[in-house]
This record gives sequence, structure tokens and C-alpha cells, in this order.
Amino acid sequence: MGTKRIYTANFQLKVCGITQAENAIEVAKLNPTMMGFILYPKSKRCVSLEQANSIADLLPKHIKKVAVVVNEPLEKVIQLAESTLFDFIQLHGNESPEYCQTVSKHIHVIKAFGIEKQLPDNLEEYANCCTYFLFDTKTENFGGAGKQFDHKILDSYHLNVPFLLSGGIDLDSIDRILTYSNKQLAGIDVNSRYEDEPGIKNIEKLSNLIKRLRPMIKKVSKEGYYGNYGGAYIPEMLQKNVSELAENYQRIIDDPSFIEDFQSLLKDYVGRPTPLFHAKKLSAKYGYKIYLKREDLCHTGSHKLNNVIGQALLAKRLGKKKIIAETGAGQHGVASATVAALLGMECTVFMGEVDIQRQYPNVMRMKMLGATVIPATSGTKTLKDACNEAIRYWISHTEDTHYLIGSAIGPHPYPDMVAQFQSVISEEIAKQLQEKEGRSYPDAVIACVGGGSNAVGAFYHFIDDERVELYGAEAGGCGADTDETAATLTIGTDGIIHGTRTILMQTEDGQVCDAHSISAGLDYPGVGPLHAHLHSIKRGTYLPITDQEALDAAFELTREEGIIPALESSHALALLPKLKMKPTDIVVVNLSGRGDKDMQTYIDLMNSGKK
Ligand SMILES: O=C(O)c1ccccc1NCC(=O)[C@H](O)[C@H](O)COP(=O)(O)O
Repeated sequence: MGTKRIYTANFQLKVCGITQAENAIEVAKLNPTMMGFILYPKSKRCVSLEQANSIADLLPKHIKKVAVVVNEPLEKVIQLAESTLFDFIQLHGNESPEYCQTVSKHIHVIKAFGIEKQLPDNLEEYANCCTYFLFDTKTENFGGAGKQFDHKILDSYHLNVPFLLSGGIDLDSIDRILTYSNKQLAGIDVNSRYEDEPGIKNIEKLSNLIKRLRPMIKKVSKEGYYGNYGGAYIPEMLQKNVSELAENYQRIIDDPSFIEDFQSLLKDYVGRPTPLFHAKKLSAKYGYKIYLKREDLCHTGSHKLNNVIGQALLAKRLGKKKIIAETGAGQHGVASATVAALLGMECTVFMGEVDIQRQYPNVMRMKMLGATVIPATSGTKTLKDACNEAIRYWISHTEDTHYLIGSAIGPHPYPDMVAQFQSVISEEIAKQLQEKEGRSYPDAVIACVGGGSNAVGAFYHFIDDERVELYGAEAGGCGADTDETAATLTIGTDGIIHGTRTILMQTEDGQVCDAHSISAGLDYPGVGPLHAHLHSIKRGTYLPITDQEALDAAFELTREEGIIPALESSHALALLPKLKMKPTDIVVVNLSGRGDKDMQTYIDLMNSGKK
């Protein structure tokens, strides 16, 4: 038994032996990462190339299609690779290293090996041409036999090629496989144990499997895409730094010693787990059970520290001595300055001039912690301009500096990295609900969305769980139909901002619009690519909340529950009266930050007699 993999987002689930269109569409709804078509004539699940192509054509693009062949003539496989919809060819017979090498020039190769008593002696000869190995049980018919081999045999596997584990994987073996510690285990391949008859998959069984795997299912592609959104659109000068991060981040954050350092700081420095508080008066008022996830109780006053600690530990392991950060409300700037002080790193924070005035106490906190605060004086002098300045600075200081992005935005791997570091929020919600309610999921989770880091963390472990509704509260400002708004997903269109393809507020000729919100942490004209994806596939519901609604919600929470929330989090609270829930439903609001930094806004409102 090894260390439990907690942050492995890139886990592959291949469902193999697809034969029928309607069944394939149902399987695809469960969102496996790969679906396999067996073109081997002797298989009970064999489909013709025409059938495979017409089914594959019906499936979403982001699910990779795999053609499985056994000892076919090389020319036929090359033709197959070049003329079809497949993303991978799985060579499931006795194909030689030279054969695989030739095929790999045309398409990604998965080489399958039937295992009996030991690994093949010549595995190394296949290493440079295969994207994955697949270790299956050796049987007369090559595959699909539903039999397991002794997984201990894989302890001697030390090559760098990631592998998929296959052969009779059923629900009973999943927990053991999830704790299996071989670093090259990249996913599992399932087939006959999830069938009603050969080639017809049992959706309920697969759905149960997916629930068990949920925390591990891949949410981002290798290139950093969530569906159509994400990627890395960066200037040449940043290529080296961003590629270095992309190539190393997953390995580093999966390292048991990193996990240990990260978790120990989350516990003893941040103060995790944060409480899940039953807000009884709010629940009575709205007629369903409301819990608040108290990220406001994190050291420094918001969820921001989770990600900052993760990235700063990562930066240190990459040999960086300095960090730079952008900040809107000042929460991420304070968190960055805090961790820089803790870990002995130099810290520079870019902050819009307008935000410097709005959030003056946070500016002084950053300075007290030893950070340099540089005002962004271009554009609206807010968060977007701070990001621009930080990127500009980074271009000329790449060698020793890590750009510590504070939201789930920016080029790959930032959105995924931030999501993984913040996923501790939903991981804790699931555990705490299990203890309090006897079930590990709520009926809905609500979080505010600017760039989207607290929301991504609160949603993360529930994204693949259709029982959980995901609600994002955007900053509507003076109204989503006015120019004074930051309701990106409500009014935005596809484009590129700060290195990622996402949805943003822009003019018809592609000029980024100015964003407005009463809350400095939400007035961003873009949004993280995962939210753009969840919005586009209708997995998440994103609604605009006006400045006034957020203010009302802030005072409501203060007076009903004795908690002064940040203006950002008040947007999430303002969704409560808009939801249609049943009395037995459980709703979790991610209370992302505390209201100290917004006291001047609250004071002005009270002094004006409006509250
Ligand atoms: O599934 C088949 O019928 C098959 C026949 C010949 C070659 C490969 C075949 N399947 C390929 C796979 O990747 C299967 O998923 C793998 O063998 C595991 O199957 P199972 O033991 O049923 O889970």
C-alpha cells in the first residue's frame, strides 16, 4: 500500500469494447477520458471500421477515441491511423518494437502487454514510441476476458512510460488500485466487468465506478484544455518558464514529500480544516438547510492562502527565490506576502491604483509583511491591469522569479494547478457532510466567481457528480445589461485573455471591456477556463448578482448569523433567495473571505443611513 493519491487530476479512465451508438452516447455522458473500439475480428466486441467511425463521430471531441487492433498488417494500421477519427491506436497483440515505432510516427500508440507471471523482458525497447503501456491479463483471446493478474508484478516496473492498468477490473478492486503507489499508473481500462452482454455497457455499473474514481478523473487535457477552453497563449519570452511549470507541476505535487509539506502547512498554518457551519437562521428563512464553508476563517482571511502555499512550495522546488503576484481586493497579495515571509522569499505585488485606494488596509498589511507593492496605473487601474503589469514584469525576470497567479486563470498549467490546490475545500465539504448528514454530497454548492478560484475549489470533487448542482455568482455590478458590470459568463464571448482561451467581456473587434463591481476581487473581465467549460456544457449555472444585492446579503448574514462576510462572498450569499430548493435539500455556500477589508464600504453605507 502506498500514499493515497490526493491531487491526481490527470487520471485516465478508458471504457473499452464499444459497439452500439445509443449505448456509446450514454457511456459518453459519464465522461470517461477514453473510449475504445475493438477492430479484432475474433473479439465478441468486434466492430467494423465504418461502425466505429460512425459511432465515434457522435461522441464529444474531448473524449479520446482508441482503435484496438491485434497483429494486423502494418500497412493496414498506418492506413487506419491516417484515415479515421481515432486519437490512439492500441496494439493488443505481439507487435514488435519496430512495428510500434513505425505506427507511432502516424498516431499515439498504446502498447498492450498480456501479463502472466512477470513483465516482458524487452519492455524498454518499446519505451520511446508509446504514449502509454497497457498491462492486461494474458489470455488466449488476447483481451476482454474479465480476469485479473497479480498486480504485485508491477512493483518491478521502473520505466518512464505511464501505464493503464487493465484486466478484470471490477468495483471491488477499485479501492486497492487507488492506493497503489506506482507513479506511472496513469489510469485504468475497463471492459467486460461493466457489461450486460459483450459490447453493451451497463451504465449503472459504470456510473458507480465513476463515483468511486471521481476525485481522480481528468479534468484538464495534457495541453491544458477543458473542452474548448484553456491552453497556453503566451509570448515567446515566457515559453521557457511556463513550459518548465507545465512539465513538472504534476510530478512535484504528487510527490509524497510535497503532499506532506503542503498538508502540514494547511493544518498548522492556515488552520484547516475550516468549519462547515450550519446557518440555522438563514436555513429557516429560506426553507432549506444551509451550510457555510468557513474559508473566511483561514489565516489571512480568505481561501487564497491554500493556493499560495502550494505554489510557493512548488516555486521553491523549482529553485525560484522570488515571487510576484497580482491582486484585486488585496487578499491574494496579502496571502502571497505572508507566505513569502514564512518561506524567506522576496515578494512583489502588482495592484491597480484604484484598488490600492479601495483596499488600503491590505496594502499596509502587505508592506508590513515585507512585500513591495507596485501600483498598476494603466486602464481602469484594477485587477486586469495588475495582471498585465505582473506579466510584463515576469517577462524580464524569468530566471529567478515565479509568477504566483491567485486565481484559476492564466496559461496552462495555472488553472489546473490552482484548482488542485483549492480542491481541499470540496474534499473537506464531502467529509464534513458525511459526518454531519450521513452523506458526502450536498444538493447544491454556491460560490462567487471572479477568476474563479474559490468556486473551482468548492466545486472540484462534485464536478462529476450529477446529484450536485453547481452555482456561480458573478458580479453583475450595476446590472448585467449595463456597461458597469463584470458578469463575464452572462454577457461575454470566446476569446483570449492573460494567456488562456476562455469567455471574456470584449467589444466586437476584440477589445477587452472594462469591468465593474463593488467588490475589488470580482471585477475581472475574464473567467477561468474551467468555468467557461462548465458554463458551456451547462454543468454549472452562473448568475449575475448586482452590487446592491451583494450589499444586502452582506448585512443579512451579519445580522442573522453574526458573521461579516467579504463583499465577494456576499455575491454567493445573494443567490440563496433565488434558488428553488426543497425543505430537505442541503446547500453549501462557500464563504470565501471575511469582511474586514470591506469595512470602509460598509461604514459609508451605514453613515449614509441606507443600512
Ligand atoms: O475486449 C475484447 O474482446 C478484446 C479482444 C481482443 C483484444 C483486446 C480486447 N479488449 C481490449 C481491452 O483493452 C480490454 O478492455 C482489456 O482486455 C480488459 O478487458 P476486461 O478484462 O474484460 O476488463
